[in-house]
Amino acid sequence: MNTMILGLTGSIATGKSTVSSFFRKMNIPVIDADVVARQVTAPNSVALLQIKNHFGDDAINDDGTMNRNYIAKQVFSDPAKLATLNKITAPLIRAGIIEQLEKYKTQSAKLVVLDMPLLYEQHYENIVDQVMVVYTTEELQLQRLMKRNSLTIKAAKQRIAAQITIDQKVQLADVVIDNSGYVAETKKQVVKWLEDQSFRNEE
Ligand SMILES: CC(C)(COP(=O)(O)OP(=O)(O)OC[C@H]1O[C@@H](n2cnc3c(N)ncnc32)[C@H](O)[C@@H]1O)[C@@H](O)C(=O)NCCC(=O)NCCS
Ligand SMILES: Nc1ncnc2c1ncn2[C@@H]1O[C@H](COP(=O)(O)OP(=O)(O)OP(=O)(O)O)[C@@H](O)[C@H]1O
Repeated sequence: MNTMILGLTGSIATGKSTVSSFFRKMNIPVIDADVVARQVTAPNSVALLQIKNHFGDDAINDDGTMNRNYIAKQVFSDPAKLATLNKITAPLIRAGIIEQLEKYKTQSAKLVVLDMPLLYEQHYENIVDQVMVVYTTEELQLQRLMKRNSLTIKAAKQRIAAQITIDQKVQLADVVIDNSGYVAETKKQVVKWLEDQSFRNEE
């Protein structure tokens, strides 16, 4: 049987992790691109060495891990620096994701979810069968991002600006999940989608 790959995206802090947790609880495998990105930039990795070469010694903490706050401040305030970081990380993230997808295909998994914030920005449309966009109003997105990451309004707006807007992603989506209300309402929409695909809720 062919494996269906569902691309799960949104813009930062619109609720991808909230939705991917529903899939996990239903025993549906989820590949988390943020986790792959962390593996790619692990201590002593080739990518982290390249990041250090471009961003300087401050890019690495004393324990050898990437200084995420430092890099975040650099790249989200300067599109040229963000492009440099993406040039280093994006091909490695892609290879890691494709490797995991192939594994699930070999196992004939019915459905695999790819939780990928940059699905449209990095052109994964052709890798997935359908794209689900998790939507909130831009106002809620800003509030939730500031609260979750303890960011100032300026820093939060900069991070949001580093991605295609949520309204544009909604236009491109195959299915839109509205996460502006209660989490339970969001879950109902995901369960409905699963039922429409004739995948069973095994919770
Ligand atoms: C910039 C970094 C150091 C910030 O680390 P931090 O711990 O503060 O954030 P975290 O990794 O948890 O990401 C939070 C969110 O930021 C957004 N984001 C991360 N990287 C990017 C990027 N290159 N472009 C646009 N948005 C991004 C995503 O929505 C992501 O879910 C880190 O995100 C990173 O190494 N990014 C490059 C790898 C990448 O592209 N990751 C995105 C998933 S493929
Ligand atoms: N329906 C909701 N009501 C209230 N808060 C919510 C709701 N959905 C998500 N949140 C909160 O909003 C924040 C962002 O949600 P989440 O982490 O799921 O977003 P994300 O799209 O995965 O973010 P990122 O792009 O950074 O990976 C979290 O703190 C989460 O707990």
